[in-house]
Amino acid sequence: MKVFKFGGASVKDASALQNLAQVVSAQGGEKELLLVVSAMGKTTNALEQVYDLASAGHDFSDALNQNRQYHLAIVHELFPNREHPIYERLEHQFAQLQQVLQGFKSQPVTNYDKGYDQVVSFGELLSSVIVHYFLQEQGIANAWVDSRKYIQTDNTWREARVDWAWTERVIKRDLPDILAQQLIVTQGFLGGTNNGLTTTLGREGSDFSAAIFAYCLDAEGLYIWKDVAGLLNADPKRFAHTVRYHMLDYQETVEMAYYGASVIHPKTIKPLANKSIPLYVKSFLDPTAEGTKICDCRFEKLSPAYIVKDNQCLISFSAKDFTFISEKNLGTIFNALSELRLKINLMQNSAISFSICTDYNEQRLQKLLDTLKDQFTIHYNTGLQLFTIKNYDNESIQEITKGKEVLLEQRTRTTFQVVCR
Ligand SMILES: Nc1ncnc2c1ncn2[C@@H]1O[C@H](COP(=O)(O)OP(=O)(O)O)[C@@H](O)[C@H]1O
Ligand SMILES: N[C@@H](CC(=O)OP(=O)(O)O)C(=O)O
Repeated sequence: MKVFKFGGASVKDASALQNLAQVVSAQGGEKELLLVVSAMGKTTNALEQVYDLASAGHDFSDALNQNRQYHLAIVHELFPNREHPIYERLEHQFAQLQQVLQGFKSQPVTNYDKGYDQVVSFGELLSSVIVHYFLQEQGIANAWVDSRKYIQTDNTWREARVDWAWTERVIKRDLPDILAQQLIVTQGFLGGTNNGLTTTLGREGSDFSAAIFAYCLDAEGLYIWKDVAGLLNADPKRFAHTVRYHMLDYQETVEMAYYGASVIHPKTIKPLANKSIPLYVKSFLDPTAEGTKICDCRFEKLSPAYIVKDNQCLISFSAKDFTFISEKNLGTIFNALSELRLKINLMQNSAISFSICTDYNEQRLQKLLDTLKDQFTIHYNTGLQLFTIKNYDNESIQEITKGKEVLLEQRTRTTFQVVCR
């Protein structure tokens, strides 16, 4: 069996969905295929805004209505028959979402991240229902499966951790029988706790969901359909000249994803590599084109890969009494970072100071400062960029650093990283 993952761009409007149906019937057939879909277009961002309003006690009705209109407009184009059950199902989901949001009025949000998961998850629920009915309309029989019942997680809201043993057992128990009859449509990004609450796996986590299903079903391949020709050596939205990798090994890919190549979620690779399941990154705009195959393979020389992370923050800590940065100090800093779920993108140690580069998050940074200000003198800069060049050469370094102020630089034999303003 195969797993296909369609992200936000591949379900962003009615013609994208028509294209999806064509890709499915041309490539996959009607059985032994599981589709993982993300929220439509930028719905997750939009729902984040709705949630921010509702959780702060502000009026969210316009923002919610805009989102409803966006989905309805797509449905109107795809289902001219206004009696179609999709209309009732959609209204039902928006009524449920409204109820969750309304609930924050009587019971104000005490756990922001928990509330976030209960709201933002509606993006994938809506899109998967629309895809399910639309494929049916196109004569492609399929079952809608609630991934929250299959991907069981702990309650680390917004970044839930998967209970692999439970998840694999239940997926193996239920899904192969369905797949033998018809294809499955399910949601990316979502999980569920053992007491029935919705969790999410981290932003852009649908690739990871697809890898979880592929792993648990021992899939012959995971196909991720994107708006690019495959995995390229840089984001084509930022770099004018890019090259496509025909084939890459898991390690190279996981490193690119880890450094911030947003085309693949970093957690996607491990489950696939553990079972040697190939990952194909393919263009939904040109489905018969080759794309990139990621598998057990090895290459001596790859062209430099450029990865850019915006909105970075460089923080430096030094002990107040001028003592050296010791393992004990580092332990204190790491504990605080871990508590606040601030991830280190780059770090550097010197005699009396320790510097880290993280994604900027105003609230979390403020909490970090509050936690550590008594023990350390802390300085920070925001609005920075982190550039990573894998398989660098002198030319590629010059290209990246030209005309920029370099705040911190680091290199290994294969990877060059620089924080710039
Ligand atoms: N190395 C890369 N190769 C290809 N695309 C990349 C790369 N780095 C970043 N991207 C960006 O990733 C985008 C596709 O990923 P994403 O927007 O997350 O898709 P979706 O949400 O539809 O799954 C591309 O449009 C491209 O701008
Ligand atoms: N919709 C979620 C999950 C996701 O993975 O989306 P996409 O496949 O469009 O990156 C998000 O935007 O974070």
